[in-house]
Amino acid sequence: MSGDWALKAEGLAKTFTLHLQGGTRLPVLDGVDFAVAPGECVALAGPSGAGKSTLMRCLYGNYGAEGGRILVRHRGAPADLTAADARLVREVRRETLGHVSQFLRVIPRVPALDIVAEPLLARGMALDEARERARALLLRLNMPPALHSLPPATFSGGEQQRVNLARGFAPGYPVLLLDEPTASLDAANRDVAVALIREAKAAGAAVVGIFHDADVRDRVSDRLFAIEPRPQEASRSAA
Ligand SMILES: Nc1ncnc2c1ncn2[C@@H]1O[C@H](COP(=O)(O)OP(=O)(O)OP(=O)(O)O)[C@@H](O)[C@H]1O
Repeated sequence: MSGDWALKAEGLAKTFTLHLQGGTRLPVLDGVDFAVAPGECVALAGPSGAGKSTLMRCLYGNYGAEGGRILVRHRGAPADLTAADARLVREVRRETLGHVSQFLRVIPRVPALDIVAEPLLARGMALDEARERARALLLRLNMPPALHSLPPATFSGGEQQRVNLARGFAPGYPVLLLDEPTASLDAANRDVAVALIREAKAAGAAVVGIFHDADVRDRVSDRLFAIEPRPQEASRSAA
């Protein structure tokens, strides 16, 4: 890959300490070097338990790292997420780094439309315009208008995932992390999700994803990044 990157990890190490297991240490990532370029989609690969979700959470700044650093190109300059204070992390997430998690974090009493519009308002968009963009994305994801004004707490898994997708794709983030974005979707909505990912790439977004659906993975990703299970993991699962 060229030197042009939007997000990268250098020598990233992450170990979990299991306090309820007498402080057992579980090394998951060790010396991970990873980069994704603008307009590129990299799919994280590796067996169950290898550390795909852990890497994703480190890349979003949810997990701290024992070693290495994570750089994201933010406002034209590298920002080190591993060293950033909470204010900078919030700013990076508002402007640069989007995340579509597998499950929607439901906020009580907030309608689906406003959940989707919220990141747009946070970026300074006017209320009417934000709601209009949110509505258009929800309709594109085949969400019936009657559901737009309801809080998603009672929505089906696939409906909640579509609200999550609309929220993640609405702002047009330069970097997008997608954790199983199509796991609960039917074929028609999977196609919409694939189209949204391709459009984001065409607009220059760097995309990192975990896609267990091989068909979706093949349709959106430019290359795989394989995470090898750590030796402890191999011996643990073989036991
Ligand atoms: N918060 C945590 N505390 C302790 N151990 C954890 C934690 N999160 C993950 N692990 C462990 O780290 C290892 C990697 O987990 P991770 O969820 O990253 O794997 P994965 O590759 O995403 O797996 P899958 O494909 O099954 O989702 C596993 O052995 C898991 O048990």
